[in-house]
Amino acid sequence: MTSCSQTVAGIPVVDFSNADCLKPGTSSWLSARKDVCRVLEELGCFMAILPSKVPPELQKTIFGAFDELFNFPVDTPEKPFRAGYITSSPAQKGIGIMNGKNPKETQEFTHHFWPDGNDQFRESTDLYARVMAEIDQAVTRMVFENYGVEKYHDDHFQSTSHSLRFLKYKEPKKFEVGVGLRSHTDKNFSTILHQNHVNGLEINTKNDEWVVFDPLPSSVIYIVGDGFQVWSNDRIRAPRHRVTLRENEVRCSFELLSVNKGVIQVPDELVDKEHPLRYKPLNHLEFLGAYRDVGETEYAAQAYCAI
Ligand SMILES: O=C(O)CCC(=O)C(=O)O
Ligand SMILES: [Fe+2]
Repeated sequence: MTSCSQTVAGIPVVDFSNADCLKPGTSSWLSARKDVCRVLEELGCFMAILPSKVPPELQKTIFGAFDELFNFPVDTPEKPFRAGYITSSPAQKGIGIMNGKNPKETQEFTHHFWPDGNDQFRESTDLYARVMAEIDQAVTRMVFENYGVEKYHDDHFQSTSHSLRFLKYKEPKKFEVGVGLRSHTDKNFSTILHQNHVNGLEINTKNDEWVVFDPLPSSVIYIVGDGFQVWSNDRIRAPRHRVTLRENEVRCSFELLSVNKGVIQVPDELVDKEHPLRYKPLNHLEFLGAYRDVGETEYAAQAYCAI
């Protein structure tokens, strides 16, 4: 069988070690689905363990390239940088690949920074993007199934685009606690994040407590964004989270962000007496555009499209 319902410091854990967990219809899938849906309704995030998909060598290659990656000038007149570039806080630098699942784009990205090539980085990035997108596909499918609307899932996933973002935080001054990123909810549909050995990501729980994401080996965290909350008509909520820098080391993370290229609409099946319709249809890209410069906001979708 599968998964467990363990928690690590208040963050629920779902174990996808068994490859069958990602095969719809198997008993492992059904059992993981139960856990995923329960923890998403409870907290809006969970730690996913993926030993065969996120081996330690992969993590080493990616984070090993961060220093070089962030030391190169990103954008020079001779070499303008075309890919996404978003930094949401003075303590953080971020570089992105718009369509992280497209090997051509990771190739161009790699070439921009390493004109002589860096196959290890490029291959690792491709692999991570594939693995994280696979998790995103499985998790969203599990949720759609759970609410009896799996018939919408193929269309949903086809209109989802995935971007990759590499983030590096400044080391805090000795003996000081630094703000890496202020409290916010993610505006995208979902975020899957992997970090180096330096903790700092904190999630706000229902009791208004901040719990630290302290990852088990080979794990990522899945975080529901405003887009997913809107789609679910508030059955699932985007958790507030922030980054606090307490360790005198450089924190690095990277994330796969999913965005709906079309209009997010609450399925009729998710509207009933107990759950009256809460949101107008949401053009996701327009919404993201409206909040581009206000990265650290909470529950932006409520302000933007609540009924
Ligand atoms: O670096 C992290 O752990 C969190 C990043 C984050 O919350 C974001 O980019 O929205
Ligand atoms: Fe975030």
